[in-house]
Amino acid sequence: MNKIKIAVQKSGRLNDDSLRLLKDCGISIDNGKDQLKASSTNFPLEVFYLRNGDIPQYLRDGVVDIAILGENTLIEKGDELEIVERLGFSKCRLSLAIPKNVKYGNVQDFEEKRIATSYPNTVKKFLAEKGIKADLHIINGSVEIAPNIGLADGICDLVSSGSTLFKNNLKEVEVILKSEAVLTVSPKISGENRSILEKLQFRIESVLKGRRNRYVLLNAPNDQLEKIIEILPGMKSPTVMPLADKNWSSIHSVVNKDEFWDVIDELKSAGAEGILVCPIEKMVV
Ligand SMILES: Nc1ncnc2c1ncn2[C@@H]1O[C@H](COP(=O)(O)OP(=O)(O)OP(=O)(O)O)[C@@H](O)[C@H]1O
Ligand SMILES: O=P(O)(O)OC[C@H]1O[C@H](OP(=O)(O)OP(=O)(O)O)[C@H](O)[C@@H]1O
Ligand SMILES: [Mg+2]
Repeated sequence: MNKIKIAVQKSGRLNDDSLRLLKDCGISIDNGKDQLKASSTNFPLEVFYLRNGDIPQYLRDGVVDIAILGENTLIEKGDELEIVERLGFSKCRLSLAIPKNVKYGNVQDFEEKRIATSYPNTVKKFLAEKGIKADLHIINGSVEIAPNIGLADGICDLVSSGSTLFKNNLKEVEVILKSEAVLTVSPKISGENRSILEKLQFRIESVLKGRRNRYVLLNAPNDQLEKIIEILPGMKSPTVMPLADKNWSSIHSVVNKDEFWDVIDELKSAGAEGILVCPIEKMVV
């Protein structure tokens, strides 16, 4: 049987969440430790464990059909490759930073300066758009140390909590791009594998929608029902069921997790009681 080939980071920050996503999609992978290639036992898919930096070229060559990759790597090394899903994990930004004690006016301050980075193409493009000429030093890791050892005046690297910058006495001065894990596709994917990809995307979207929402159950006095239904629109409209006490009803609905606490406050002021909140495994709409 034909199988779609997916590239996943071999080890590092994307590995766990990528494999968890496949698992949540109901895809079991027969994973011998240290194997670089593994097959799913219940979905037409083969997993290739690769270094992130190599994946764009494998996609271009059609060695793999799809990949889970940080958007930052794609922009740096495979700008032309198509993104089919944004996956919502490994969120970070690519930023310029300088020593804390150096005054900063604006981006023109980087003119003629030395910048250490592992993202030369992205930085070059950014600087060219601003009309700035700088001297790039390409290093593959521990970029934040460069200003402290006199190798550069500033750096351009990934930031999420900001603690690596802080520990190295640096401050973030410009955000070049925001990134998250994405599902990307090879231009050489066959028609047959496109259909497998569509099936996979359907599963991924159901999982991601589930992750973004919570199932809410609550009790409310009947004279407050209308008000509460307005607060809780639900997927179509909320489910309302009578309780043994004829003056009360139980209401079930779905709430976006980012709006959740605001909604709960509104529900409480509208008279809701016994509010239960449950995770949603999958959501098909
Ligand atoms: N601090 C961070 N917070 C959130 N996401 C991050 C962070 N650092 C990196 N990432 C994301 O995870 C991806 C993988 O980073 P990681 O450091 O594991 O691998 P890498 O060194 O870029 O690649 P390789 O697999 O070639 O060694 C990055 O491309 C980025 O999208
Ligand atoms: O803002 P923070 O939360 O501190 O995260 C930023 C750091 O995380 C990444 O490095 P990583 O830990 O992946 O190490 P690496 O250099 O070995 O890739 C990135 O290159 C930064 O150094
Ligand atoms: Mg890293």
